[in-house]
Amino acid sequence: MPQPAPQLHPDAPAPADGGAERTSAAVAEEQATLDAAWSRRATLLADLDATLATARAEDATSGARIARLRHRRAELRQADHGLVFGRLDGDDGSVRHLGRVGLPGSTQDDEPLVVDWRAPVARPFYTATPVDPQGVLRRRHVRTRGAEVVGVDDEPLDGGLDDSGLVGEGALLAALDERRTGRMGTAVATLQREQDDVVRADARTPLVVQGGPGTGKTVVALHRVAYLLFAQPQLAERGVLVLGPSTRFLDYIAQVLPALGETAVVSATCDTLVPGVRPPRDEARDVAEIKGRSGWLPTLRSFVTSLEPDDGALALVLDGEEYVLPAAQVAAARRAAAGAGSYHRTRDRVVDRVHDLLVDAVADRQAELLARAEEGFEDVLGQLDARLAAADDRAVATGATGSDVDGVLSDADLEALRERVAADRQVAATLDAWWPRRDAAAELARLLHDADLLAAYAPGLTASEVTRVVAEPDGWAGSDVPLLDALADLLGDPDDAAAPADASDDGVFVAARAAARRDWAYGHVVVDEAQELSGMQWHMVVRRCPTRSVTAVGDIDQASSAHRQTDWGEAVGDALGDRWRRADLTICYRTPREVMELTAPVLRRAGSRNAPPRAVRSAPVAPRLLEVEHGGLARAVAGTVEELAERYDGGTVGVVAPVATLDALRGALPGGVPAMSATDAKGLEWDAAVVVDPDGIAAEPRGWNGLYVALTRCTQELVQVVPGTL
Ligand SMILES: Nc1ncnc2c1ncn2[C@@H]1O[C@H](COP(=O)(O)OP(=O)(O)OP(=O)(O)O)[C@@H](O)[C@H]1O
Repeated sequence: MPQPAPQLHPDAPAPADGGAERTSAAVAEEQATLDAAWSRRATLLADLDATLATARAEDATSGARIARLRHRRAELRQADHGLVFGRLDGDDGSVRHLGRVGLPGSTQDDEPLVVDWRAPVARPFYTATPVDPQGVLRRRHVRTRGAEVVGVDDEPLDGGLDDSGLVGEGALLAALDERRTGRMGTAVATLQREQDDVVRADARTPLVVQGGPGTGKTVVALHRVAYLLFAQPQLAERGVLVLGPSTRFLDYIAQVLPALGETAVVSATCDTLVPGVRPPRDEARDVAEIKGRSGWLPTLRSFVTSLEPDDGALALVLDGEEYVLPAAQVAAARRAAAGAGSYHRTRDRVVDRVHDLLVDAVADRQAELLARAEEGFEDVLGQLDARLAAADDRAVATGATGSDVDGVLSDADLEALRERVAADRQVAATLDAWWPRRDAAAELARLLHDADLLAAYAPGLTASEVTRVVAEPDGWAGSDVPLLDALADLLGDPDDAAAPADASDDGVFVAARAAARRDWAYGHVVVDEAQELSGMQWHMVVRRCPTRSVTAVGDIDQASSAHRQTDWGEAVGDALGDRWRRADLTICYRTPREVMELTAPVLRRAGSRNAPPRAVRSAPVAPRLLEVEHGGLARAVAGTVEELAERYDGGTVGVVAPVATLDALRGALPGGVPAMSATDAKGLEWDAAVVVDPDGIAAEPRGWNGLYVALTRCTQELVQVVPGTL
């Protein structure tokens, strides 16, 4: 038996046992707390404004302090919805109020007026159950509208059975029944236990969260970002990257993190992750699959190695004299630079060493001339004098003339000579020709359009795969971006003077600075719809977070991209090895039970061994199948959409259809109602969804997975429109 979760709402009919009085007393009590919280927030904001008006960033410490104050101000400003949303009454007599941000008491000795939802003491709000009450006698959800308390839901936790598996069931179901706005909202007040476990999981090990449609993966991923930034404030210095499947999806979730007060976050898709590159063209699915394979990493590595010069002696000219550095010396210089990392960093180290070798060669030659002079070749001494006089004032200026020159270079002479060698244009030109700087885009284009190069460096590709790759037109497609990223990483920055990605400045602008750099190392990376990533995209993710602090959420059964991975081990193994943990979300909060029941056979046809998640809600209207005449599809869909838009006035309706029908449908639909492919619908939801031509969707590549996505987008009502059956 689930514990009763009384809906103590002021508008509800009064229970006969005086419950109404208790309700209004509880509402009044919470209103007093909410009033105090609003007033405290106003005071804190005024104090922060005053402090920030006079604060100056004189050094890194004061800059970091200002960044913290600004962050706190942003967090407080955003907190007007849900300033207080919960209360825990402990068995020790304690009472704690929870809110979106923490509000301290008026003096240091006071208990906090409101505890931040991310603080450890707030955790029982999400995890305590009647079976495991964790010292909590009662959990109360406080429903607010702005500064007004509109209701409370109480859950006694003092013993008893619990079989619903839900925390704060009344508040949760009320939240889930709300009309959808087209933008995702926060769920701080109603996070469920299995979700909270993920939100607060240790971030040192990569975490892969598998969950069916509507299990709150996106909710969890975003709340995890907010939690980690709270629990590890230093993360804000490096920022957090949130990767989503499409810009439409990023738009859908855009409000959540700012509403949670978080600003140090960059959101992107895999296609937009390399600054300055926006893939302008679509590509064939089979080519995308080929180019997504992890096997490109060794290919690119050996290709980059092939760009280095051949072994051999190196001839350089300085001041008109040729010096030949022996092959053994050059090889030793290259061996010494072997651990430098990228192509350009190795090049720069070798070039430095070659400069040293040239200085040695010049010095040796002078010593040799001297030796010969001492044997009586005065004319040679004259030549030596002439060379010294010709050198500029940074050169070997010993001040010696004629017979008093001793020919041995002092340390200062050597240093000056070294500077001159490093600045010498002819030497630089020879070294540039010997070991050129390379542009990643040009090199990748060259490799991908040359069958011989591919045959040499990509042994994993068959001849016909090579032909497919080479036949692609110019310009980047989505699957080229991770190749470009990998190649740019192997080559390194061609400008050795480029500043390393630095996080020391004012944290407020960290997001802008991070987004502008390909080589930025984030503090944490969250990947949503992670099942879509190819092997090469996974490598691109890991490159963004060398500490491997990664949270990936996805549903392997919703995968529609070209890659062939069907389980998480296969998907992440190449990039993460076996150093990752898996968590599962098992309850569907979005899609009604009656709709989820339709998905089991679809999931089987998709080849999945998983069961659909358990739905917690039932549909207000049973799912419908509408059979329409061939040729009348667009009209029928438009009519259905109009009917649904009226029924869900103030909410949202969306259409999912086979790609081939989209243009015709878009022309027929009322403005503002989106029509999209199953791939584009991923992650989105509407109150009512119209799924057009389900068989047509199933016939698309990975179409059963696509149909699974399409069927699970609605929160209330599903209509399937089936053409050509009449
Ligand atoms: N604890 C919660 N409290 C309130 N609403 C929730 C909760 N968990 C999930 N939801 C709601 O359920 C819906 C589905 O959540 P979400 O989009 O995060 O699921 P998902 O697993 O990412 O789905 P999909 O696989 O389809 O992308 C959203 O409307 C979300 O706000």
